[in-house]
Amino acid sequence: MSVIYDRVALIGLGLIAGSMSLAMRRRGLAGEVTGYARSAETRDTARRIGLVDRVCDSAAEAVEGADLVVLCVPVGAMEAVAVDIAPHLKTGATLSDVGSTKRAVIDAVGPHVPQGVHFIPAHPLAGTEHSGPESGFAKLFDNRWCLLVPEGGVDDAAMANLRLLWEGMGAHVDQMEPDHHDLVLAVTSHAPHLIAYTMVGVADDLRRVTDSEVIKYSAAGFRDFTRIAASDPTMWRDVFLSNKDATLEILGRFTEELFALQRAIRTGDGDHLFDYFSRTRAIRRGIIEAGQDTDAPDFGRGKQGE
Ligand SMILES: NC(=O)c1ccc[n+]([C@@H]2O[C@H](COP(=O)([O-])OP(=O)(O)OC[C@H]3O[C@@H](n4cnc5c(N)ncnc54)[C@H](O)[C@@H]3O)[C@@H](O)[C@H]2O)c1
Ligand SMILES: O=C(O)C(=O)C[C@]1(C(=O)O)C=C[C@@H](O)C=C1
Repeated sequence: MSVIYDRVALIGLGLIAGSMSLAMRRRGLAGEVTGYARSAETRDTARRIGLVDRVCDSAAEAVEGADLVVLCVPVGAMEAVAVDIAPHLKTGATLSDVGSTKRAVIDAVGPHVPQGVHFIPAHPLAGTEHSGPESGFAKLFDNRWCLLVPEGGVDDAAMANLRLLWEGMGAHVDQMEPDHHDLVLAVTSHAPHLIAYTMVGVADDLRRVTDSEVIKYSAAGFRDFTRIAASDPTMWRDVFLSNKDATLEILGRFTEELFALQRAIRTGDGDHLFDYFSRTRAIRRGIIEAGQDTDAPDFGRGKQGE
């Protein structure tokens, strides 16, 4: 593949930025990748492992002359970064992000985007429970979706280039409206994470009662919950605070269904349980038949392993 952007700047040097840099390098998609992270320790690590071509000591320096700037920081930090870099963005550049929620990012960043800069929020639906500059890997986005989520009309050429970049990094690309994105992700990602955090918290409380048996004999299903519940606290705090309405709506529905299942167990209503589990099993089988099973051998584990 050939170079799509002469210069790409990544702000925030963690799992997603690191994976983007490695994925761009794999196919030669960017002439030069610059990077900036707030902590000196992260910048030093990024320099030591050669995560990007040039690590800068300020966000302004990193974005100077960049054709594409991608904000790869927790959602709650997006606005401060946007304010910091706005005066330094090149006219004609594209500004994007990878935040897990989109309405909040658009509202926080949008007002600071200078005239002549194309703002195209994005969200790669790929990640792991790991974070930081050493957690990235080039294959993270292979065969995963990346959603482009612009608000209103956006320059066709800018959109086409960003699409090409994500495709070059291995992803399938689709477009979605911001509010719809947040509702869909509340169902498929945000509420499931909260449920995993809760389940592991409950087990931890029990551990004090059963003296570590819960962990020692944890079955595969529970281990999967612990993997999810090991995800970065800052990132997920920001996700829930920035997608309140949709997450609370889905959790409300979840609670209703949970109560119905609880009642079925208490009253011995086996038919209810059997029918419910048959329905959910059919969903899983439908996903596999549609070729969307994401349990590829190294999915979500990458070089970090489990
Ligand atoms: N981890 C996932 O599974 C995943 C998947 C898709 C999207 N995302 C989204 O991508 C973004 C980054 O997530 P990540 O997993 O790469 O996180 P990460 O914790 O691995 O990396 C975040 C980086 O941002 C830096 N940072 C934090 N605040 C900053 C600030 N104010 N200025 C400059 N740098 C700052 C941190 O030092 C770190 O280098 C988040 O918005 C997250 O919601 C995460
Ligand atoms: O596999 C994981 O560890 C993830 O949680 C990745 C996951 C997801 O829920 O699918 C998490 C948050 C993102 O915004 C996108 C992807």
